[in-house]
Amino acid sequence: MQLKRVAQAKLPTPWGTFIIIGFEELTTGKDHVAMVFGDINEQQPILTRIHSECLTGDALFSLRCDCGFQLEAALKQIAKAGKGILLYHRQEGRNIGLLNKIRAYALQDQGLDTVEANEQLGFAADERDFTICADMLKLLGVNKIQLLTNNPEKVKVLQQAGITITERIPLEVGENPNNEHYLATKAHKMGHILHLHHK
Ligand SMILES: Nc1nc2c(ncn2[C@@H]2O[C@H](COP(=O)(O)OP(=O)(O)OP(=O)(O)O)[C@@H](O)[C@H]2O)c(=O)[nH]1
Ligand SMILES: [Zn+2]
Repeated sequence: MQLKRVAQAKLPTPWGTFIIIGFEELTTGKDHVAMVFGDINEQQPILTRIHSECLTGDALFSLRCDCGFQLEAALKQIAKAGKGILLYHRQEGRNIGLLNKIRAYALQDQGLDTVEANEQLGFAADERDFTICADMLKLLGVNKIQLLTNNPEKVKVLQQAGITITERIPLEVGENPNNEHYLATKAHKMGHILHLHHK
């Protein structure tokens, strides 16, 4: 176990009142949160979204990616289902950090794709560690989920970490002319399952 559970409180949103639960990584002190809706301690699989931190998309309205749209759609879908979990996984920029993501964006402005930009900066295409997400689920007492994602890697790593995934549910929202190349690269180079309209 890489985390401890630290604090929780009510968190009203436009779509209903969630409970926000804060976790801390034992070795680094890095914090993560879960947004929990309804009764998750039932036997049925729980609708779950793993959302990777994206300051630009989540808070600053960036159209370079689909993150802000996915965040809102996932919270709405969970509230509508009456129960579910959104894990806000604080590994910004596929875990290269905000400043390196801005460096990667600058390289993409010069013509590199999102994978090539990471590599040029000395990183793997995706540096995230989803075992932290499995640990959050375990601390919430949840081991059977339906996962909202287009990324088969998330399904694989969570299953390896002991979480049962009964279903992968696509979350395809926010495609626009600014992110069409980014989404196409995710589909072609990173194995994401996407049905793109622009290309
Ligand atoms: N390094 C880097 N990170 C990016 C870039 N664009 C978005 N991100 C980060 O990518 C993460 C989101 O990952 P995505 O690949 O969009 O989606 P995913 O989480 O793997 O898959 P889904 O579950 O289908 O959304 C967030 O942490 C973003 O900050 C980029 O060009 N470079
Ligand atoms: Zn983003």
